[in-house]
Amino acid sequence: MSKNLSIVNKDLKEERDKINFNVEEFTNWFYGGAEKVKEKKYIENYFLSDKDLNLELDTSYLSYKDKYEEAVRRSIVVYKKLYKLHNEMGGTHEDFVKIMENLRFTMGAINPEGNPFVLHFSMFALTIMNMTNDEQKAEWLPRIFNCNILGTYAQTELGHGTYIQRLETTATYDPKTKEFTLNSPTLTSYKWWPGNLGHTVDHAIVMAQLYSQGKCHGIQPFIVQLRDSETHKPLPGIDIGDIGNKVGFQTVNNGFLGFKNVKVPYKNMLMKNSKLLEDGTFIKPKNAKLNYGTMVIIRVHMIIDAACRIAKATTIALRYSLVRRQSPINPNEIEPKIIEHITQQNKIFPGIAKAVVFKCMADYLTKLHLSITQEGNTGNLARMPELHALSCCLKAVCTNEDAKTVEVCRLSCGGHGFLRSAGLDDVYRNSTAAQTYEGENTVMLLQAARFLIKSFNEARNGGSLTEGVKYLFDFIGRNGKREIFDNSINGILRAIQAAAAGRTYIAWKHIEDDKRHNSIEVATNLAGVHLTKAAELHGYVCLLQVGIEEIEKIIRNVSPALGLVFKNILELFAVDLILNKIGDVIQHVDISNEDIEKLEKQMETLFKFFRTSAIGVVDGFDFSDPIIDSTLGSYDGNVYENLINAARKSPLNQEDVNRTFHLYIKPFMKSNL
Ligand SMILES: CCCCCCCCCC/C=C\CCCCCCCCCC(=O)SCCNC(=O)CCNC(=O)[C@H](O)C(C)(C)COP(=O)(O)OP(=O)(O)OC[C@H]1O[C@@H](n2cnc3c(N)ncnc32)[C@H](O)[C@@H]1OP(=O)(O)O
Ligand SMILES: Cc1cc2nc3c(=O)[nH]c(=O)nc-3n(C[C@H](O)[C@H](O)[C@H](O)COP(=O)(O)OP(=O)(O)OC[C@H]3O[C@@H](n4cnc5c(N)ncnc54)[C@H](O)[C@@H]3O)c2cc1C
Repeated sequence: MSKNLSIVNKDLKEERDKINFNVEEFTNWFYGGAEKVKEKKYIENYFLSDKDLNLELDTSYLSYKDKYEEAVRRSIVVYKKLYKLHNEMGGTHEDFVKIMENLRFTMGAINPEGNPFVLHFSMFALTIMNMTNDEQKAEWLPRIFNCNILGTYAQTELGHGTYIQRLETTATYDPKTKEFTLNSPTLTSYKWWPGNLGHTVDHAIVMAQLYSQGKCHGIQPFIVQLRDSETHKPLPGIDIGDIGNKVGFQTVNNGFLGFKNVKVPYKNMLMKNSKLLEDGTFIKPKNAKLNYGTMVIIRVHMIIDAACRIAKATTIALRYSLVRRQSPINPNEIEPKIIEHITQQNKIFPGIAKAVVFKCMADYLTKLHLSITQEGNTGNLARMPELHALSCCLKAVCTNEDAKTVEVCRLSCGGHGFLRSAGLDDVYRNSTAAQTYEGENTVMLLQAARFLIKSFNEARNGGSLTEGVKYLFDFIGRNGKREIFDNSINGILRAIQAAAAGRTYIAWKHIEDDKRHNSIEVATNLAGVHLTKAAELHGYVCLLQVGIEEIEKIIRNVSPALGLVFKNILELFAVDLILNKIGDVIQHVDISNEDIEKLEKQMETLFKFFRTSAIGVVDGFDFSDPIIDSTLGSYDGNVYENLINAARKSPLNQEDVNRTFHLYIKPFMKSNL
């Protein structure tokens, strides 16, 4: 960690002196090994030390346009260096991905309101890598990799983002000219939201309804040039621009795009999955949802993003809570560090546990994604629905938890948490954006619920179930009897499983009852609230189950002292979860008031134990000061100095008297109204 060289606040130092495990060992786990930590630190420093970035400039005070221009400038400084470093490292694709992965956090510090090239280096590149045939790869990948072209992923339209089957942009094929003609037939068919589209990129993957031989063949991806490669002017027939101010993502340059008779050559339809012969004959893919593959990859990636946002927010909240003193607990004693207030521990400690468990889940899901993709490459698509359901479910549960946790961290910093310089607002904006992009969270939960209901039917009919939903058998096997609660980690898991299965049953029954007088679709809609609750509970089952499995493995491989910290973290996650879901649990589990009181007591004991480890764990997340970028969360804990220094940098403080005094205030005051 690049630590601040200033003197560490004595309260914070005292906390660090009490840490009884090896923080570096934790960091090595969090980043996947000592070598990876070294790489991360090197890459971080390699970029952040560049004076050309001018990181002294606080971009939050700039205008919308200036912010965008500065973000583009900084990004180009970074990307030039990225290619230099890539060459130095050996120039393989793996090296590139390694730098990109580490750059993710660094980029957040460089462009706190978003990266105007992020779509090029993620969805655009990934779609070309995964949805093209060999000739297309050969044509496009080098140009993308060398940034000779810059692209985005243009799917969402003004009228449709969720129900992508009904996108309205058309691509009509003419076998005579061997061209597609792209059109936006209505206002609602305008592309709307794609990141980097407004003024940055010159190409896009455009999702459009393919028409050939007089028939519509559903949405297909096309690579379309939007702007002239020399002048950057929109090409004829292209109506393009920025969608304007947003809640966050101010420098991502989300755009709109309309087509009027735009010609696209035959070779630009991405042909790995669906195929169109030159004569216009359409050949269906093995599974129509293969064209949704890039969304699945990004949803998988979003779990680690959620973990890291929580890690960052809890680092800020905890460090601040260890140096802030207020309100004596015992009137005769000095004001304690605010962390001594148990409600403060309740706000922050479970968040730290979530960051760790989400990281376990991200590792698990990344491996699962890789293995299911490899199966897919050999033509075996059997596990695609399972991956889709799981990635939708966890994308929703983790980003919802992320946004909630970051907001609680902000509240835990009191008034100072509301300052921009506290660093929590950009984290929150990114968390809340993630609840919507890559599939709105309710919709994601409903997708997961479809899988649950199918699995429930399968279980009732004695069929086979995938590993993650086998707990539905236990529910059916109990034949209406409630699960008996036992107060162990596995007991808590069984209770959450019983609640998830019970809620799935309620949703299933709701649909079955309604089906008598409604279509299955209407019945399913009427059961929607139960379905989303079932999917959410299923997401928590997955998190706890994977958390238990992964942490048991970790404990076997780390020092006993760190093992105890992981055990503590897992229990914190589990007990916090069951207490938060107690209403659902009571419905399906035989749990007494005494059991609940025991759990509440257990939480207090867990807090007591975690109190000494917490600072070690957040230090172990290893966010350097430029990355944490927070007056409240810097390593040295010199919060009050940081706050006053940041305030002095306000543009209003650069002069004693602002001109509005002479222009408006003074005349007003002297006017006697
Ligand atoms: C230069 C070199 C680069 C090197 C690369 C480095 C890599 C770095 C990686 C960087 C990683 C991260 C960076 C992060 C960047 C983030 C920036 C992102 C910005 C945001 C982008 C976006 O938002 S893009 C737009 C996203 N849009 C959505 O998500 C739309 C949501 N809607 C849908 O997904 C679908 O419409 C739907 C799933 C909700 C419904 O689809 P549809 O109507 O077609 O389905 P049905 O309801 O008819 O049927 C459902 C059945 O279909 C099955 N299904 C659906 N999807 C899938 C799937 N994907 N796979 C498998 N099966 C699927 C579903 O299971 C149902 O099945 P049944 O129940 O059996 O019917
Ligand atoms: C910051 C940001 C970046 C983005 N970047 C991109 C990008 O790069 N490229 C791109 O193509 N798109 C992008 N998007 C678009 C994004 O993917 C969509 O906004 C998202 O998928 C939600 O779709 P929608 O806007 O149509 O919401 P809607 O579907 O209109 O949602 C509105 C409400 O209706 C509800 N609803 C809709 N359908 C159902 C249903 N079937 N069942 C129950 N409730 C339903 C939702 O739950 C929600 O409450 C971005 C969006 C944001 C906010």
